[in-house]
Amino acid sequence: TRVAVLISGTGTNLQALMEQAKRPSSSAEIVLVISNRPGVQGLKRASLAGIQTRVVDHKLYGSRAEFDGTIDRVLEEFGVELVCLAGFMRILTGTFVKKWNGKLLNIHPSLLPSFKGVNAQKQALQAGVRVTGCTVHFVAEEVDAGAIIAQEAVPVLGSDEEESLCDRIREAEHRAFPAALELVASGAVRLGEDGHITWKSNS
Ligand SMILES: Nc1nc2ccc(CNc3ccc(C(=O)NCCCC(=O)O)cc3)cc2c(=O)[nH]1
Repeated sequence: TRVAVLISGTGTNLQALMEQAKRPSSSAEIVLVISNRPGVQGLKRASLAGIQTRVVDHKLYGSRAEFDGTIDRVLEEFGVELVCLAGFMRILTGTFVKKWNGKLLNIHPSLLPSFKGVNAQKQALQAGVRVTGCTVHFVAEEVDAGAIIAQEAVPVLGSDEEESLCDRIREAEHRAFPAALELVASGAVRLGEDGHITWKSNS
């Protein structure tokens, strides 16, 4: 399955996805990395891995629709079948999400539906939870509300500050995202017509 990864920055999740996709057993082939910001480290990581990169700078577009339309055109140009959002920080329009429904995966640093939105790790610390984690979900128009594909729990330690918790959650992300991508790329899991996750039954 031809996969594109959308990034906005360092792309640590991109690194984990690229390493997983390189394995012979992988159903996913990462064919493209798109960043909405120029010069970010994730672009260097992709180039080092021999993966094509494009920059679609949102500041150069008059509207979200035009920005998303350009992203869509590049994805089509590369024959992309699945898209992973790895630290991609632009909200996508409903038109784009509808067209790519069931083909868009995102990773969020909490156990959704808890702690939606930005700084989810800080929200968990402030709420005093003893267990948090990360969630890989299909992207729906409503932010952080799509059908859940995979989750991994992460303990919150008494000594945790935002940075130590972020680091521990990031370790879990680097396991959960590649695992979820393999499930979808292999066809084991897909988004059903009813908007819920459907697991392929071999029985
Ligand atoms: N429609 C849809 N699109 C998304 C785009 C990115 C992400 C990644 N997680 C994100 C979740 C939240 C944000 C956010 O609120 N950023 C500040 C506003 C930036 C802007 O003005 O664009 C960004 C990415 C998730 C979604 C999603 O669940 N649904």
